Amino acid sequence: MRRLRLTKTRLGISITNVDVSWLVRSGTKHVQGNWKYTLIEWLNGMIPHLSLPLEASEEELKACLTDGTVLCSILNKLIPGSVEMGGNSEPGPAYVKRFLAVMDEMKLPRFQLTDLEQGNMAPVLQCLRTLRASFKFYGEEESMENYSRKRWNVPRVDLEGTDLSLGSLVTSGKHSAIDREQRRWNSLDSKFQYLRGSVASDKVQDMPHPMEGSQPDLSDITFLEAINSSSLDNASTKSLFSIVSKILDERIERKNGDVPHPVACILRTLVQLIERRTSTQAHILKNQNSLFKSREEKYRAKVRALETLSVGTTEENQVVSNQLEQIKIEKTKIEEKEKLEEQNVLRLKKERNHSDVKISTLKQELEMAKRAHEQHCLQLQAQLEETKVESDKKLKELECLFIDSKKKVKELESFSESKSRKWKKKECAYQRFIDSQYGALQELRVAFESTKHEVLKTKRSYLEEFNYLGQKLKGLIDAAENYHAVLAENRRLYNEVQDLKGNIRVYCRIRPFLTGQNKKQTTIEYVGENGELVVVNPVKQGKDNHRLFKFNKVFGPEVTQEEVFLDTQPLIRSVLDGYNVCIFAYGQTGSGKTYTMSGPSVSSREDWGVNYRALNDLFQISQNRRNSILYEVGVQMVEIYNEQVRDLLSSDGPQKRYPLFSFSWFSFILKHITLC
Ligand SMILES: Nc1ncnc2c1ncn2[C@@H]1O[C@H](COP(=O)(O)OP(=O)(O)OP(=O)(O)O)[C@@H](O)[C@H]1O
Repeated sequence: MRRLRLTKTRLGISITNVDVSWLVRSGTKHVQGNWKYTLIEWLNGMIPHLSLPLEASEEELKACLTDGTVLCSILNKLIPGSVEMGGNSEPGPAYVKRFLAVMDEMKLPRFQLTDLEQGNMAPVLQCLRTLRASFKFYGEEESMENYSRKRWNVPRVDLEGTDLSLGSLVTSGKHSAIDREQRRWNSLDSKFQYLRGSVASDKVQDMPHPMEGSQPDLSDITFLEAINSSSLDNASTKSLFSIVSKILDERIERKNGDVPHPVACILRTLVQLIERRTSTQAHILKNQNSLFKSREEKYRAKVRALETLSVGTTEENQVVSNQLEQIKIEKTKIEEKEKLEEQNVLRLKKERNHSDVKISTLKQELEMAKRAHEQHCLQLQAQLEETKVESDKKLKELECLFIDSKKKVKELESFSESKSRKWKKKECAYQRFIDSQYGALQELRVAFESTKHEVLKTKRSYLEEFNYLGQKLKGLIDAAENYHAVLAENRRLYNEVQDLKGNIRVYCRIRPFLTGQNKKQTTIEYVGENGELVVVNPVKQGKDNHRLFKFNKVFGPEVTQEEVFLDTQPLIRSVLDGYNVCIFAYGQTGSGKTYTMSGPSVSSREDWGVNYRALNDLFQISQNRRNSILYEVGVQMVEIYNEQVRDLLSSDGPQKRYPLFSFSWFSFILKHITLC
């Protein structure tokens, strides 16, 4: 593996083989502490539009380097034309592979493609630091192109007598072939510089340097220390010569011809080293000389070809100038367009501000809507929870109902099975019953037929009887018409009989002795069949001892209530034919008036007096005649006592009284009774 060393000595800067990691470890504190910062700064310097932040992370570096564009651009910056970019090829792993190929070509440490793809940035950054260190020799701030251009104008030491400057070609820069050729030359020159610095380290050390030779870099004091170290390997050949000459001068000044053994050993070592270097350098120079000569021939041939190509550039320059004018015109147009675009940009900025305001308001509205939506969601969630709880309850209830219904279904199934068995039994019984009924029905049909014949026969007989009865009814209707006439005649005759009997009838009822009364003290001496009554008054003498009374009829003490009523019944019935009838009882206190008219007890039908029996008889007759005559019955019961008439049915009771003389018929009765 090729390693580079950049050693800064008092003699100047030279390139030797050294481990780069050593360079990092032994560098200045600034480089050691900020190597990443320095590397990013270098990358930004190499590619201005990169603008990587100094604190960029490895991820950002990976993102920056992963498509290989930056890597190839850096290489092209350091060694123009070393990597092809653009054309049909697109950025990506192909670019990285090209970069790695150039690194391999320059024999610089490289990384693997997978390191960059997997983000293992340590080897990638190490490679870039090596690349940077390799070209740091020419100055960090200068691009390789600029450096190359300067170098072309200065005759190089290692290409003595060969002026490879293409400054005139580079400055013209109007021909694409010339540009390509220049880039190729620059690339070759960069590669040459690289080879010069890396391959021929010993050779370069021996090359004359502007600052070399002024002062020996090793003193007498450090000399012996350097003998035992490897410092001599790094010392220049001229320094070694200086040391040798100094040792010899000292020996001469001391006039001591003897050379100590150690000094002799040193001298021998120094001389052997110098001889080895010289022979090696001579061999390398010889090879390089032949290589450079061959390359010089190639370059000269190319220069000649380019010179022939540059002859025809005058006419082409004219064309190019015309094109340049057109380009200027187009440039002015483009500038005008840029102004318009700037105006458009301002307008768009205003619109953007306006839209920003709108967006902010919309954001606020969106936030409010979001809050409302969240509240609504919370409410819905709460409702959902409630509904869920209710549904769980209902589900449990339904489960209970389902279990109950299952039980009921089982019970119903068993019940239905038992019922079906019963129904089957009943069906069999009914079937038997139906069969028996069918037999009975057949018998009934036969009986029906016979009955039908009998009914028809009876119907015919009924018709005959009906006709017969119709004839009879017609006769009865005729008789009924005669009946009303007969009835009217009967009434007339009946009332005439009553009149003949007398409109005013006076009956006498003898009260039996009450319990405790002496029956021997009776005053009744004789009761005749035609109403005669003889009363004895023992107090009076003579003619007044016996007194005869004449009544329509005299009822004895043994006469029942019904017998008394039967004599009054015809008079009472004549009321229904429109006659006025009055029945009243007259007598002293305790003679039996109430007993006769009302009876001792209403509960016993036999004890009913004239009043109850008369009313009962009238209602029965009116009921019998309800189809032909409608009767209205009114009842009035009065009591005359001490010449005062009292209404016995009035709710006011004894308080309601009627004036006695308003009843003319009553005064007549009283007179008549008085006469009797
Ligand atoms: N025919 C009779 N048979 C049996 N007992 C009778 C008969 N007539 C009346 N009495 C009895 O005689 C008593 C007096 O009769 P009742 O009260 O009817 O007399 P009265 O004329 O209404 O008396 P007053 O004028 O004071 O009301 C009663 O105890 C009654 O039962």
